[in-house]
Amino acid sequence: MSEATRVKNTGLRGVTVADSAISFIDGEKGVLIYRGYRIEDLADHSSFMETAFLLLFGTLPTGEQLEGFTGQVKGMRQVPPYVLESMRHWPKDARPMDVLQASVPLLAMAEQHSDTMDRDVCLQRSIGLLAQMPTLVAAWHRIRTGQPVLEPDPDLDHAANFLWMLQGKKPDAATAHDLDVCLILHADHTFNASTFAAREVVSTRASLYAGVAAGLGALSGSLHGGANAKVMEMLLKLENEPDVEGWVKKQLSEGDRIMGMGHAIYKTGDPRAVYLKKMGQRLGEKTGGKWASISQRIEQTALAIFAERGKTTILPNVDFNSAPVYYLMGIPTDLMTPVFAVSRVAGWCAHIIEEQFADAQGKPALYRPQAQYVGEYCGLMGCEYSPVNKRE
Ligand SMILES: CC(=O)SCCNC(=O)CCNC(=O)[C@H](O)C(C)(C)COP(=O)(O)OP(=O)(O)OC[C@H]1O[C@@H](n2cnc3c(N)ncnc32)[C@H](O)[C@@H]1OP(=O)(O)O
Ligand SMILES: O=C([O-])CC(=O)C(=O)O
Repeated sequence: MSEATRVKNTGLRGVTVADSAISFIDGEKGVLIYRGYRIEDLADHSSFMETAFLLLFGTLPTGEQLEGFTGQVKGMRQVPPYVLESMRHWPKDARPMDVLQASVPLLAMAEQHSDTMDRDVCLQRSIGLLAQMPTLVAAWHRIRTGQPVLEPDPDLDHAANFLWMLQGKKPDAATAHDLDVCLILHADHTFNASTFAAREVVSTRASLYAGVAAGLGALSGSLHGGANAKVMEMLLKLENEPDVEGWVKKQLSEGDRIMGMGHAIYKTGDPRAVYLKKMGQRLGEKTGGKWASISQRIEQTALAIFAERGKTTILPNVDFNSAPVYYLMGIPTDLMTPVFAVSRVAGWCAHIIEEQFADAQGKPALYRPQAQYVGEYCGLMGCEYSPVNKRE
């Protein structure tokens, strides 16, 4: 490999690995676009169902298409009974992201030829995953807390039905709408770590389910989607802490990171964080604005320290502001990353299909980067092997 193409320990930052027509980010201007449409316009005027259609099919739906798509999703919300039966035997303290990641291959088992390379079948299965992801998250929460698993309600839209299956009471229209907006904001984000993981896996012609399970694994990490739960843990830890500023200073002076701050691409602000900050402030007004106030103190202290260090690009990201929003909706902390997945599955499936079937720009190749070998080396004949009983 020539020096010109060698990128070492940089997490592939700045390396373009494929063409994609799904989303676009301007990290300097803080702009996020899905299939040509700005995220703010979609959040203000669209719905998660419409946005998912846009991501999967490439255009905004007509009224008839949207009705058909929404009906299809509603009709596919049930998961096979053996999935729920299996969950009942799992340790009740299992991490919900592990449960979710383990459940996706169980859904694959219900499908004949789960690794099909038929585009229409993959689209159909994407709609199924979109429909079933909320059911899996809600069912696990009900099972782990000893409550009956609830049937999906066909009269409820996607976000409202999720809250119903999770909490056992129908949400008010405003809460359901706010969650729907959150789902729009999280639905896609170019080649983030989980999407790249999903695409990398299906580049081997592995199944859509294998790609989504890989996406879930990558999303669970605290430097990626798992950060929202870490943010909420931080806020809860600081709930009764008079010296929030001191805590932030100590954290940073010890070399730790402030969860929910910084971004690999956005260098002047994450547009989703801006949108969610306002939502959190509005939702928190009824309860005295406690989380907004603690978040503000963390942010201001951290920004001042980052400025002293010359790191002015470390700003709040989507997870910093989604965490208190979800908390105020009654979503348990360890379900915040699964809720992210309920949305991001739309983007993962769109990317998986693009990876497997893109033909306009040419189908991407199997991903296969190189490593610089820095281990033991005794020449091409290899080191001399000594049997175990002769080793010191
Ligand atoms: C949905 C999402 O995935 S959004 C991201 C969610 N993740 C988080 O919120 C976790 C906290 N944030 C981070 O760890 C990082 O900002 C990342 C991984 C998200 C992005 O990082 P990048 O911009 O690619 O930069 P990188 O991780 O290389 O950090 C660059 C420098 O900034 C520092 N830095 C970055 N973020 C933070 C932070 N949140 N707190 C303290 N320092 C930070 C790093 O320590 C590093 O310092 P160094 O140069 O002295 O070693
Ligand atoms: O793009 C990234 O690196 C992480 C992110 O914000 C996302 O996946 O939403």
